[in-house]
Amino acid sequence: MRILVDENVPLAEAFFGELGEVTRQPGREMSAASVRDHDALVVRSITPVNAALVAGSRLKFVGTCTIGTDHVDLAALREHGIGFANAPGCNAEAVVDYVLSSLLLLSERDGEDLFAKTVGIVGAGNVGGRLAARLAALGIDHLICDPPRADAEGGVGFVDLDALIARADVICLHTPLVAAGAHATRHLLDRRRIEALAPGTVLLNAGRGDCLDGTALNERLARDADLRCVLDVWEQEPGIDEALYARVDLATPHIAGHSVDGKLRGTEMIYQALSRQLGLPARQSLERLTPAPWLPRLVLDADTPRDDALRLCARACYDPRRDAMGLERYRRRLGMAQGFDAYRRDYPVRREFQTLEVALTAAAPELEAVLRGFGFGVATPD
Ligand SMILES: NC(=O)C1=CN([C@@H]2O[C@H](COP(=O)(O)OP(=O)(O)OC[C@H]3O[C@@H](n4cnc5c(N)ncnc54)[C@H](O)[C@@H]3O)[C@@H](O)[C@H]2O)C=CC1
Ligand SMILES: O=C(O)C(=O)[C@H](O)COP(=O)(O)O
Repeated sequence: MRILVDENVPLAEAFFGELGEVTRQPGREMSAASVRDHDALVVRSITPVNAALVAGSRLKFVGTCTIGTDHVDLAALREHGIGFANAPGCNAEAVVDYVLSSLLLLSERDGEDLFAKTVGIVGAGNVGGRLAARLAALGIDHLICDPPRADAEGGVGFVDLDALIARADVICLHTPLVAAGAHATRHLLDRRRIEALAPGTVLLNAGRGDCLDGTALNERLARDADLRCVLDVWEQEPGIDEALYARVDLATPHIAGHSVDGKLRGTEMIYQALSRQLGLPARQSLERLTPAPWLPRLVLDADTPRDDALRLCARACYDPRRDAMGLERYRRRLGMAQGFDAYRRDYPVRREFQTLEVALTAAAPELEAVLRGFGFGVATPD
């Protein structure tokens, strides 16, 4: 069988090579012509998979190595009898690392105590749910807005979006892009809600760019630079609004989930789904193929103050300023649209917090709990 795979899917040859002949192509260049003679297609979020792409092909399977599915027309796949799989949760840990690392940076820059903030989570699925769990472990107050879950689970423990906006110091958007229906999310943060944000609010979007009205946000920031904004996702990627880009505090090119670990989990999950569809055993596994982290262990004095300990470990493992600087470097060289994609293609090695084991020099239960809550492994002396 012939399998067409996006150029940014790591280890595709090792996994899918088991099942057939693998051909690579940049996701934005995939077309009806390039797809036609393949039996399976493996994409990332940048390839619109619709009737125009798949009609007339011999495709029997489409997999996306992503959590999000808004780029896939599921009805068109069903109509053409094409199996489908995404990779729920594959890179959720990486997104939470991104969020916590970014919030730590802003709190240091602005001389604030992250532990005294109330964090509002909008969309508490794989990503938002894990973020809530880490905040709970850290003892940081948080509010959850997730109307579909509130409907299904009876509403206790959930707040509505306007109440969350009124009460939270930090708002983290982790919603999927849903175009229509009772819980549509396109411009969920619309002009009215953006205007309602209290001065000083930290607004972070690592869900989908279209969940937030970028024009309204840009206008508010142009008028009063009184919000702190961390944007990983944007309207009209990769040709994003450069005025908004210049006004936000941390601007990254849709890489919140781009850990090696998250991408590899995505590859493995789609390989398993295709194997299942073919009725074949999944012989390859990440256990054998995951590379060792460059920084597996770090020794930390047990008397290190809490915030210094977190900053040292977070920076050693993953500092989102590297990605903001990377995007800016590529933008200057290639322009925004090309630079945005090129940085993602050339994305540096990044490992998740959970791959780092912090060895404390002596027993320090409070510090240990905080490090674990943040997501690191911890080893204490016997
Ligand atoms: N920036 C990045 O690199 C990444 C972005 N994503 C994006 O983040 C999204 C969320 O990822 P997961 O948590 O894994 O998805 P998920 O499907 O596990 O969770 C989404 C949650 O949002 C909730 N939701 C739906 N409509 C809502 C609304 N109107 N208001 C509030 N909550 C609503 C759902 O009930 C669900 O609990 C993905 O769909 C994807 O678009 C995911 C991974 C990486
Ligand atoms: O999983 C998702 O959903 C995401 O947004 C991905 O992490 C983004 O990765 P790409 O597919 O855009 O490389």
